[in-house]
Amino acid sequence: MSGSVRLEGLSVSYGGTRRRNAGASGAAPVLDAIELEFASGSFTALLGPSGCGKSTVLNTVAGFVRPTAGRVTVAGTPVDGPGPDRGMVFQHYALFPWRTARGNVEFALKRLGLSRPERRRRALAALAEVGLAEGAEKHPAQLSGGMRQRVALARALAAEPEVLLMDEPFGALDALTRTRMQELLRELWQRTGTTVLFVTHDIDEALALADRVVVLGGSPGRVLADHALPAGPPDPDLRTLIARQLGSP
Ligand SMILES: Nc1ncnc2c1ncn2[C@@H]1O[C@H](COP(=O)(O)OP(=O)(O)OP(=O)(O)O)[C@@H](O)[C@H]1O
Repeated sequence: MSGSVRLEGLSVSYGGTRRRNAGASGAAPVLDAIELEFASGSFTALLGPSGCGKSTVLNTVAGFVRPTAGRVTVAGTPVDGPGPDRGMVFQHYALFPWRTARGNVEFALKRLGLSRPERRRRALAALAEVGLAEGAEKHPAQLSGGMRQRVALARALAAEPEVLLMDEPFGALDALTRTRMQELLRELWQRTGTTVLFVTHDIDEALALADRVVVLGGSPGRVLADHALPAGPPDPDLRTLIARQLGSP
């Protein structure tokens, strides 16, 4: 149960969902009564056409967006804002350019109330875990795209979250770096047992990484299909089926 995530009748309409104007009405729903459960330690890819609400699902679990109706629970507790039990990695790293790699990771640990030496120790350990021990004192501008994304991953993992939310994290990387990052992520996931929700546009990436693929679609977004992936190499028939589901309205 520790990192289980449940979406219970989750509906989101922007305009009616933002904290400051909650209660506003009239906005078109983006998500409509989504029911999903992600087991603790599972790795789920969310696939779907652009605009169907994949990022909105992640942002709601992260606590950045509030549901219009329904709720999200993590380990049985309703989400009521961002928290250290959930780490997020975006496509565009979102690193502070004036901080070093270590400084970026340490900054993310501040809200945990850890001492300075402990933040430093954890930041260096997380950077070592993603293979970036050598780059710890470099600034983002001195790092390649793949290295920056390693920093972002270290930053998300350093707080030892129960849930890792990843929004097209490797979309901006070249093919070789992307494959390396996928391997690293699988390795970290197997080692840590974190629950992963991974948004991607790429069916092959979803099939290579996840143990489950949820296809979202429509407007408002809803669940079109939910596939448990068998262990072993990706199944070409399943790939064809998912491609068809992605093309459907
Ligand atoms: N902060 C926001 N305010 C208003 N509308 C938003 C906001 N964020 C997203 N939307 C709208 O909600 C819908 C779903 O967006 P979302 O980013 O969740 O989809 P997505 O499936 O992740 O898309 P993509 O694959 O293109 O990233 C879109 O119509 C988008 O314009």
